[in-house]
Amino acid sequence: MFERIDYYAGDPILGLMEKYSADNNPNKVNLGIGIYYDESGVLPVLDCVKTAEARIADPIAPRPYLPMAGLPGHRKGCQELLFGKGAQILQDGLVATIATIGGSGALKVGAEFIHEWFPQSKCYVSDPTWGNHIAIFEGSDVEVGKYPYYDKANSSIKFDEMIAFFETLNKHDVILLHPCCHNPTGMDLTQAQWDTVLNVIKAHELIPFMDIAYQGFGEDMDGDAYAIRKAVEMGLPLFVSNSFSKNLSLYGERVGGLSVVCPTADEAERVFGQLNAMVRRIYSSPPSHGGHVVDIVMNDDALHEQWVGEVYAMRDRIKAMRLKLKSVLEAKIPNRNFDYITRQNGMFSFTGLTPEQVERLQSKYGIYMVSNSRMCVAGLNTSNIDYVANAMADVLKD
Ligand SMILES: Cc1[nH+]cc(COP(=O)(O)O)c(/C=N/[C@@H](CC(=O)O)C(=O)O)c1O
Repeated sequence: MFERIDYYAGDPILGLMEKYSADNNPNKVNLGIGIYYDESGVLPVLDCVKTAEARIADPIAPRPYLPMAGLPGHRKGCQELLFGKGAQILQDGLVATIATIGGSGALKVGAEFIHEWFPQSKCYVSDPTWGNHIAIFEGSDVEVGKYPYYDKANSSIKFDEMIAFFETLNKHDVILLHPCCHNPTGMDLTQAQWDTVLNVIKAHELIPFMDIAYQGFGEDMDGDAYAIRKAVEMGLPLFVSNSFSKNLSLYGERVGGLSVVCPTADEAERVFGQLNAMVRRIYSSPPSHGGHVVDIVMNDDALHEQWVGEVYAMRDRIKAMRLKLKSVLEAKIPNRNFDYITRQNGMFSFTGLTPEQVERLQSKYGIYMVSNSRMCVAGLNTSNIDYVANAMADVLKD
């Protein structure tokens, strides 16, 4: 009966985790999945989360279903993080926000919404992008195309080509954008470039869908939301999916949000209702535990301030690793330019290694990067960075 079902080839990112775990190499280094590891190579529990967990645990309360849209405090936390505390659009009730099962859940509900209410719209993703962007939208029967983004030869952004491409799109076509910390390239637009992109989106009545999964890891909480807030300032309709997996280090708790900025409060009410209906028919309601942690951390001023400091400490450690890796590689291969490593933002660096070189890093050194040459810089620390740099220098000589 199920013999015609295709075998699953596995996920290029999550599948690496399994291979890494099974590798007995004592020197193995995980630079694959986008997870922040601290200087000791450990996935941290943030102090602000420990405090929030203590409040939840004492006393342990019953665990009823959450509302389909999640806890109001979780939703409020998403809105204030993305749009700024006291933002006029929040006071005017123009934003429909639901808590979701991570950023992935936000993208899924958003894709379903586009499929149902904008059936003619295609979704365009950057070339390259996070692979699951394509899978999620295609899985919701939204046709996906790619827009020019990364120039591998020059480790730069194909900005003019990207703009020219946007100008060929149809009204209400969706453009999936990374407001900061582009995955997998780490190459971000400048504020002036964002202004140009948003003006083209406005002129052609396109729908911007901004997926922000690393807020705080680029510049800072507000700077990383520049594109989001500029779109709001320009009066654009806007979808925003956000994830707390990385900046709250709550990967397995599956906490995120989907926000839709609407022209009127009535439209926001309509959208909010349909998002609820969509949640009900996909997964009914979001996770309780993570939702309570988000609610507490985002709405307690002292904890929120502590959280921001903890995120910036993670950000700064990653930046330090970028500087160190660049200097070590420059010393080993003086005739090669490694400026890209410190020009890139957030967790990832697109190293430009060939698939064969990536494979040799893995087989010979037990160093795991995604096959497209993406390196999660957060997997580096002072104990393994020389080993990684030596190994990269070795395979780059091939
Ligand atoms: C851009 C982006 N958006 C959404 C997500 C999903 O986040 P979540 O809240 O966990 O559902 C991830 C996860 N990226 C890392 C992990 C993964 O592939 O699932 C990664 O790129 O390694 C992203 O990199």
